[in-house]
Amino acid sequence: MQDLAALFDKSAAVLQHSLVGGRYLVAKHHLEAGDVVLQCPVLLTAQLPSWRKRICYACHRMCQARLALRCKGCEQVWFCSPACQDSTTPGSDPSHVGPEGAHKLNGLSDTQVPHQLLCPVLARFGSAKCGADMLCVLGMVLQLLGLQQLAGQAPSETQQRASAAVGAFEVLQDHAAELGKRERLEWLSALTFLRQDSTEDDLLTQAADKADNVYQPLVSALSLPNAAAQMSPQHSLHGPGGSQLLPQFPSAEPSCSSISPACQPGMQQRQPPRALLPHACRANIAEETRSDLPAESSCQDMLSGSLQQRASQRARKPSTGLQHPDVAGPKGAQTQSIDVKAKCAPTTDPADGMDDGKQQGSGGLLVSESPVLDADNFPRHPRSETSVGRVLFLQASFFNHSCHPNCYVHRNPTGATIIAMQPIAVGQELTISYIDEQLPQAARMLALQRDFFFRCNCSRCSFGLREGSSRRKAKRG
Ligand SMILES: C[S@@+](CC[C@H](N)C(=O)[O-])C[C@H]1O[C@@H](n2cnc3c(N)ncnc32)[C@H](O)[C@@H]1O
Repeated sequence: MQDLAALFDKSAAVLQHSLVGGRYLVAKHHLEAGDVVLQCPVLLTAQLPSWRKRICYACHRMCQARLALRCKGCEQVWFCSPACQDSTTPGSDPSHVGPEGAHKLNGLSDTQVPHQLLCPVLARFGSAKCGADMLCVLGMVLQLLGLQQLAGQAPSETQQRASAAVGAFEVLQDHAAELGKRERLEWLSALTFLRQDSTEDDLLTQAADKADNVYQPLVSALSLPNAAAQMSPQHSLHGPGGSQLLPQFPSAEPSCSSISPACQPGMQQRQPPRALLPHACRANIAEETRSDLPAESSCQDMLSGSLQQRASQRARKPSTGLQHPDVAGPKGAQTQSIDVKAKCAPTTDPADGMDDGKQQGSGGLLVSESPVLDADNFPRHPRSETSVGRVLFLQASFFNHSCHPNCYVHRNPTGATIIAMQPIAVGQELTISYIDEQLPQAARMLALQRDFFFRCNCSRCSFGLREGSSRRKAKRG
C-alpha cells in the first residue's frame, strides 16, 4: 500500500482503502470541472498475436505488408527494419530506432524489458494454444516479471515500474475471487504455462522465484476448491513443485477447446478478464474502408491523428441518458485525439492459428476501448471495433466505477488523463465509468458482470434498485 500510495504523489488523488470496498481514490483538494486529477502513463502494452506480423515489435509501426524480419530466437516477434531489430539487442542505442523515431512513444512499447530476457520464454509461446487475449495478458505478465527482475540493477524509473508491477499482481490477487470457474481455469493454466519447462537461466524461473511472495498467493487465490472435478480430462494436476493444485498446460497438440473456446475458428471470442490486470484496455481498430487510409503510418501518426471525423459523427447524434456538466476539456492540457489511421489488415496467416475472428480485413481508426471524448467532451465507448492489443494503466486501475461518475478518462498518445467533470469536494470519492453509462440499468449490470465480474453498487444503481423495488411494492400494494 505504501508503494502504491506513492504512485499518486503528483496527482490530485489520494489512495484510500476500506475493508469492504478495497482501494479507492478520493480528491486531495477541491476540484473544479475540467481540473486534471492525474496523468496516467501507459505501464505496458501487448499486441494481439494476429497483429504481430503487421506491427513492429520495437517501434509499433503498423505496416501494410507482412513484416519480413523476425527474431530468430523466439520466432514470436517481427520488426519493420534492421534498426528496430538491432534495438532489441543489448547495448544498442534505442534513440536511433525506427525510421521516424516512432519508438519514442513513452511507455507505449512492449520492449521496456530487454528482449533477450523475454526471448527464451516467448519462444514457448509458439506452443501455447490458449486464446489470443490470454496470450496478450501473459505477455504483459512476462514483462511485469521482467521489470521485477530488473529492479535491483535498473535506474530508478525502472525500479518504480517494477514496484508498480508488484502492485499489479496484488490487484490481480484481490480480484481473483470475483472470477467465474472458466476464467479461473484459464488463469491457472496460463500461470502454470509460465512456470513449466523453464530453464535455470530463464527469466521466469528467476523472476517468478523472486516474486514468489506475490506469485504463490495468486495461485492459491485462483485455485478452485474442487479443482480436479472442474477440469477437463486434458488437464493434468501437476503444478510447480509437484503441487497437485494446478492444471498443467497441455503439451502435445491439445485440443484448443480444452483451454479456450476463443481458439475455435468461427467462434465468437470471449471477452477477456479485463478486470484482472488493472485497467487493461484494448487498442481498437474501428471498421472503416481501406481506401480511406493513408499509405503508411506509424503508431505516433496514428495516435496523434485527427478526431474530426469522430467528432462530426458524434455531433450528429442526439445526446441521451445522463446529462453531464459541460466541460471544455482538461485545464492546461491540450485536447488530443487518439484516433489512429491504419491501412492494413491483421495477419490472417493460418499458421498463426490464433486469429481473432473479429479482425477480418479491416483497417481503420485506432481508438481505445476505455472512454474517449467526443466533440462535447462526454465520455463514450466506441463500438464495433477490432482489437489490436492491450494497454495497461496502473494508476487508473484504482478508480472505482460509477454509473454516474464525477471524472472521465481522456486518452492521449502517452497515456490517459483523468479529468473532473464537476466540482468535487476534498475527500470525496473520484469515480470513472468503465462502461457506457448511458445504457439502461439492466444493460449496465450485464456489461459490468460480463466484462468486469462485479455487481455495481454505485449510488445510481442502488437508487435504481430501490426505486424498482418500491415501484413493485407500490404496484403490489
Ligand atoms: C479497477 S478495480 C478498482 C479498484 C478496486 N476497488 C481495488 O481495490 O483494486 C475494479 C474492481 O473494483 C471493484 N469495483 C469498482 N467499482 C465498483 C462498483 N461500482 N461496485 C462494486 N464494485 C466495484 C470491483 O471489485 C472491480 O473488479
